[in-house]
Amino acid sequence: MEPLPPITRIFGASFSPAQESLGQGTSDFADRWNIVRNILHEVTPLRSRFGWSVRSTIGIGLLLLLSAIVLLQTVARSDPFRDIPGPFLARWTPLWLAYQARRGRRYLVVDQLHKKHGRFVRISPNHISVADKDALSVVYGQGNGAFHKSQFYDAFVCDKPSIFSTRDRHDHAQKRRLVSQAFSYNSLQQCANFMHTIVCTFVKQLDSICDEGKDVDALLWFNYLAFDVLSDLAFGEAIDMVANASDVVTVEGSDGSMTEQHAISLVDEREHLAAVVGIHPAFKSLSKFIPDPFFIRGRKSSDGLVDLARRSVKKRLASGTHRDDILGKLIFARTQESTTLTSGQVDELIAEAVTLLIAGSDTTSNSMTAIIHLIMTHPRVYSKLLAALEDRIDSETPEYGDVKDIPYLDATIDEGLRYYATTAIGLHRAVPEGGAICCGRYFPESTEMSVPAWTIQHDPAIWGDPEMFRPERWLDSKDIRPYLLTFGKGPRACLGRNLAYMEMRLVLATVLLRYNIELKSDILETTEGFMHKPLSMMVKFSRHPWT
Ligand code: HEM
Repeated sequence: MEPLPPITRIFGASFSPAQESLGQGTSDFADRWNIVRNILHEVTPLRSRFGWSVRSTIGIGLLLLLSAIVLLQTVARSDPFRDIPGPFLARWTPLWLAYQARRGRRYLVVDQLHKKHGRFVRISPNHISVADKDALSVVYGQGNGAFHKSQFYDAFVCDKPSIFSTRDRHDHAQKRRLVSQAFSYNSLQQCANFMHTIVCTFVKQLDSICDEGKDVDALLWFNYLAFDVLSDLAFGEAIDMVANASDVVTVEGSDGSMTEQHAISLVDEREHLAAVVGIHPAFKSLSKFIPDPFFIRGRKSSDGLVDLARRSVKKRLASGTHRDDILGKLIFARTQESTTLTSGQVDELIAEAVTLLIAGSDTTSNSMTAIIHLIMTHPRVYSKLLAALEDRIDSETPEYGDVKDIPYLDATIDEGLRYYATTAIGLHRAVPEGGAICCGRYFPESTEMSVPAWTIQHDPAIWGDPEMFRPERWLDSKDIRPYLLTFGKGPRACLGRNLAYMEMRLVLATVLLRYNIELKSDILETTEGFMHKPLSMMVKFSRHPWT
């Protein structure tokens, strides 16, 4: 074998004429192979001798460590929130908060952090949680300098932003003007009649369950009911879950294919996914590469919900009928300028329909389930409420007019919403241009901030005895109402609040008057997606002897 040329020559050759000759297409394979061989030949003995490489490795390692320390110190010194306490990881990465959200325990962990550290807690590098009632008017206030929804809400966007997910103030004001007509007094009166019809079907179904003497998951039945009410209001057709005793719905894919899906899990999984990936803008795209079933299911559910809404929207458009519900109002507003809708406008309608399904269905059923659980585990409240209902209602299936003005019923609902906290996490907002002062401290523009709803609703400084389930507090004082955060606050507060109260009053009064409810467990297991939700509530319903 020919002696190998010294390595310097090989390098020399590769950067000078020899490189040119290689670059010019000297395709001689043997030449190239020689070069590689020479490199290997020279480098291997150097590596094995270690002399220089150990010293350099240690040197480079120390240099890198030193640079990292200096970099971290510089970053830390310029960090505007360096003095705000919080978990170590949360200071450096949004993954900590995403992990807590993924576990469904974010509201509890944040509450414990506030108990330990006080008013301000850093829960992500750019997110400060403020547990102080005085922060509410700043973070969720109106007018000039109002905070806007943060990028967290981009995770809730389905193709097009909806009234709930849009972050643009102007776009939101326009959408809100339009959608709020569907929640006007007149619209809700129409809805009350329809709600009564669904509740009558609901009662028929529960009567049969009583006759069979079976235990049932009451959460599931409240879910069916809330979906039926909502789908009628939003789409103009009930999905008929109560009548079918099932949440299976037929959905249409973007390719026109029809599949059957469980609507309740679509909402649950989609909402939980958004609450996790919303924590950082990169998470939504990155989650596509994570083979965790949570993300895979969440994405599928998201598509499933869009498909469900698409089917209803297309059906309505094809029918050409006008009905005075939310969808009707949204279609009417768009057909003012042209009779045919563009595909972009149809996508907008679908996005609104998905939002309404998510915002209005399981929020109400989760709340009703938790309130019933609280009532049944507090015999004093139960007896007092039953007496108040019997005093005012003499029908087996009351109408809305019978239940709309029973102070102890309303007080029990409010106390249930406070104690259980359907909205338990702090709703994300972003500090506007120019920064803002909150509770005596300056926060620069774009800082994400939130006021943790659970913590405020369990703050002894506001409620005195927050761990007591005591509806009377709502009759004794009006000053506490601003601290009930269940429906949000300010310009982005819940649009369906009156509808939700209507449904809760009617359903709770009907169920409590008609049935004896035997809870199968005194403990209500819950989890958290975007909202706080019970996992199930097994009960035995039996007819009251006097009905
Ligand atoms: C007990 C039941 C309900 C609870 C606890 C609840 C809670 C909330 C909360 C906390 C927000 C504000 C979210 C945020 O700022 O991020 C909200 C917004 C909204 N809710 Fe509800 N909601 C309930 C029922 C309903 C119902 C029945 C509807 C009717 C379809 C509805 C429609 C909406 C809409 C459209 C928004 C967006 C408002 C906007 O951004 O302008 N909600 N809800």
